[in-house]
Formats: sequence, C-alpha cells, structure tokens
Amino acid sequence: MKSIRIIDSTLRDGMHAVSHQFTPEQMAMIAGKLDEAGVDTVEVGHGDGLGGSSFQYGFSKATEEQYLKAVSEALTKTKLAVLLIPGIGTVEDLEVAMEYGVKTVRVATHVTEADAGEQHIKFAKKSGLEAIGFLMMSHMAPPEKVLEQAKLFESYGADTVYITDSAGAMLPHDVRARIGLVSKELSVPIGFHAHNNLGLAVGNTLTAIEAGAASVDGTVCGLGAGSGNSQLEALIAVLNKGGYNTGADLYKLMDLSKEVEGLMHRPQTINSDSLAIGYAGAYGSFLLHSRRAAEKFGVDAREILLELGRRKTVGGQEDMIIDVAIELAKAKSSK
Ligand SMILES: C[C@H](O)CC(=O)C(=O)O
Ligand SMILES: [Mn+2]
Repeated sequence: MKSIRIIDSTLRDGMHAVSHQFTPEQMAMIAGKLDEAGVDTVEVGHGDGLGGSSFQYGFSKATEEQYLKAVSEALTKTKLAVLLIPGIGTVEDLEVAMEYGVKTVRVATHVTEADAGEQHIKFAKKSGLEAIGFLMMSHMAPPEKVLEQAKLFESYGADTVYITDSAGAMLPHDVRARIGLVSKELSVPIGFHAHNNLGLAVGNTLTAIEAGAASVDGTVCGLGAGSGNSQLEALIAVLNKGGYNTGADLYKLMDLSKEVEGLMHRPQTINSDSLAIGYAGAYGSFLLHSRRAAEKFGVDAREILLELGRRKTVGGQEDMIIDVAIELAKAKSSK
C-alpha cells in the first residue's frame, strides 16, 4: 500500500471562503477533529498566509498569534504548518509562528519566481523547520519551466516541492505532465494542491498521485479560494478505494464536514464566476475582489476575471483588478 501524506488547508485556504473570518475557537474545534481523524498536517492562518491580514487582502477575524495559539493547543499528533508568500509574509513573521510550535512552512512563489523564496527556505532549514516549496499558478508554465523552478527550490534545501493549480485551470494531462516530469527528476517528494474551478480537483489529485505525487492537499467541505480545493472527505474516500494509505479516518472526516457546513458563509460551489477563474486561468483569490469591483463599476465579474487571465496577472497584483474594472466600465460607456 502506497502511503500518501495529507496536508489539510481548511484553516488557511478555506479562510478565503469565509472572508478570513473563522474565530480561533472555530479553528481549534476543526483542528482538534482533524487531529483525531489522523490527518498528517494542518495549515493555519489568513488565506494569503503569514502577514496576509491587511487592507490589501482583507483583515482576518483574529491575529495570527491568536489562531496559532488556539490551534497548537488543540493538536496532539498532527503537525502545524503555515504558508508564507515572500513579500506578504516575512522571516520575522515566521519566527513568531515558530514560537507556537509551527513545524512546517510552505514558501509560496509564482511558478516562475522560485528564487524569491530562497532566503525563506534557507532560513526555515537553518531554524530546524520542514520547508516546502510551493509553486503557485503552475498551469501558467510548461512542464520544463516548472521543473527548472522545482529544482531551484530543491537546491535551496526544500524537503518537498508542491505543484499548485491555484486557478483550478489544469486538465488531468496537464497535471500528469508536470508531476510526472518533476517527480522523475527530483530527489525530494512532490506534492499537489488542487482547486476545483473546472470540477476536477479530486480527479486531478488522484492523477497527481498516479503520476508520482507523495503529498496532497484537501480541505473539509472543499472550502477554499475560487471554487475551493480538493474536498478532503471525498479525496480520502477515493484514496481508500484506490488502495492508498493516508492514515486518515473517513467517517471522522465525514462527521467533521457536517460541523463545518454550519460555519460556511455560502455553499462551496462552482458558480459562473469561479468557473470563469478556471476557464481563464486567473488567480483563485481574485474572485471576491472581482465581484466587489464588478458591483462598484457596473461591469461583469467574469469579464474582469477573463481579462486578468489574458494579462497573466499573478497573486500580489490585486490592484490590477480595479484597473481592469475601470477600463471595462469605460469601454462599456463609450459603446
Ligand atoms: C495565497 C494562495 O491562496 C496560495 C494557494 O493556496 C494557491 O495558490 O492555490
Ligand atoms: Mn490554494
């Protein structure tokens, strides 16, 4: 039986779906049950990682330290992880997180910018943390480029390298090509993080495992940016049926999903806007910002997202959303 590591991101990527408003008590409840269910690692914090709580990305309900304290006290075996996007989070933020027992940091960069994470990976390794390189928007680069960037992360000391389908834009053959090549050429384990904008998150995650991924992400009820992530309960059921060992208890996760349903701000569906994200290959966390800009400037959110995809906009360029909305509004009024 092949063992697959599960990283749950309900309390980080799932924060996008609740406008970063989980309370520390809710996080502690969810984390405690993920721990009981035998999930290997939980990632915690603002949806945009350390330092994300801001005017730019939206304020979270509580501080990072409050979340980390609450979750670390609820965990017994499950490892505690954070995500850090260089430029949003800093080494100093990571030092604070380490005081709360964080064992793993995922250093996330755009797929062509792994070098932006060199300092953070090296700092994490020097500090005794597990460091995971996380290549966002991997659909935007061909497999050879993804390999080049994954090798950079490996050369900085990353223990695992993740291929991330941030926009939920990949088809199974895109996943197979990237994961297959990178897992053949690297010595460290390869991970995959899916989004469900085209309805393919669980299927793509299975494809990633078949192509060589040893670590995969899920979130309870599929909570996450855009159309959400790979739904953890469904993923575990699929992996059980496929003969993989994840260490996670399916029924305990099913029970937890009923509690998380009650905390959701809206159903996690593939609606026309989030489908447009996958279709356009635009950044998942642009969804809520695009909706707001669409309402403010009287344009269609799907048009904003399609244009952002065309311009190959990346995370951190949220200001472009307003620019695009204004341009679309002007074009509309001049017709
Ligand atoms: C900051 C993003 O939400 C990171 C992520 O989960 C992704 O790119 O996908
Ligand atoms: Mn994500």
